[in-house]
Amino acid sequence: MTHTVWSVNDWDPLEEVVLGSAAGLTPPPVDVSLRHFFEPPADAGDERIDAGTLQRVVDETEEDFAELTETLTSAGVRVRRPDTTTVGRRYATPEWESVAMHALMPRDCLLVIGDRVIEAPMPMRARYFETAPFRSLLREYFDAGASWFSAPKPLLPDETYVYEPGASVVAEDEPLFDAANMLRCGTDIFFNVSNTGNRRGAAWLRRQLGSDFRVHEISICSDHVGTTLHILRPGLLLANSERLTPDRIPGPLRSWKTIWVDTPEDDGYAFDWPRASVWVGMNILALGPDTVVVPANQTRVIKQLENAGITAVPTSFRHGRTFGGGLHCCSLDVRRRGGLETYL
Ligand SMILES: NC(=[NH2+])NCCC[C@H](N)C(=O)O
Repeated sequence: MTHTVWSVNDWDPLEEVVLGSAAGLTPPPVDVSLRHFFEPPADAGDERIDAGTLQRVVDETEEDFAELTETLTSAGVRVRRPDTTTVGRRYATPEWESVAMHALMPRDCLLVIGDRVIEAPMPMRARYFETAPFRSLLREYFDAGASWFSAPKPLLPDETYVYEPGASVVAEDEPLFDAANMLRCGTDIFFNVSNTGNRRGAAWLRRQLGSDFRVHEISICSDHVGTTLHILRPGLLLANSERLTPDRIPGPLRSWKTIWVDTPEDDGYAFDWPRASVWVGMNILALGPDTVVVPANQTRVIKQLENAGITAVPTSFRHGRTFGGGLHCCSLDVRRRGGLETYL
């Protein structure tokens, strides 16, 4: 059996997915890069999370992933997992030191566009080696024909983390982005310029992808797009009703029907401060154009989807606010059926 990489949007029928793992989850030092992204309370120092709490979050998240794996497998989707041995290890560059915080979110560190899988130049220092747990999968996909490459490794000096009035951004000195900054729509890719992605990162991606793709710069939220906007299928969007208004939807998508998500249920958080907002509740994974997997307790989101004719498959997902990501962040669709098309 060959395993190839192919995915150009978030809605074509899903065949293979990589799920993250909570094993080894390690709260990293509260350095300038972490402050910039997570915005902890100003007086927050390095956290001392008691071992019992940390273990409970890890165990319950792995239980949730086991349930999700069951759900996906019974829908005919092949589920792959990382090797987490490097998580929690300390490392240093010539400029700074950090620790590998987790292997939870392949969506953030790996960008799949067609048969390419691109290692993202992530701005947070505790994420510098986040693709390591996925290396054996990458090697396998490469051997099966995928095009595997990495953006230039950034240096991430302190000057990277700049603030502009109204929005924190990252400096333009080197290409930077998390893969989850991208909203993929066939030949059109929307790149969220924010505190997890800069214009030079968009330019790098545009040049790498060449003339088959258009990379549009947008700025719709402070970091990744998946708690703000999803394309459910051509013509249908799922949008955050607190962050967006119709005129803030990216221009080319503005005429599409939009499900305006009501404020999701709050799952709370187990660590000292949350690493994500309640909007991880709208961070969904599509099995196809009519079916999405949704956190089980998000009953209003589920109802809103079903009212629009979308089947919502519920699955437990308890700790998104604790570790900072939802179902979409924790999964990476490496293969979907369907070709490269232009929808806009
Ligand atoms: N790909 C991700 N890790 N996304 C999670 C982003 C969470 C977002 N900052 C929020 O609080 O709403």
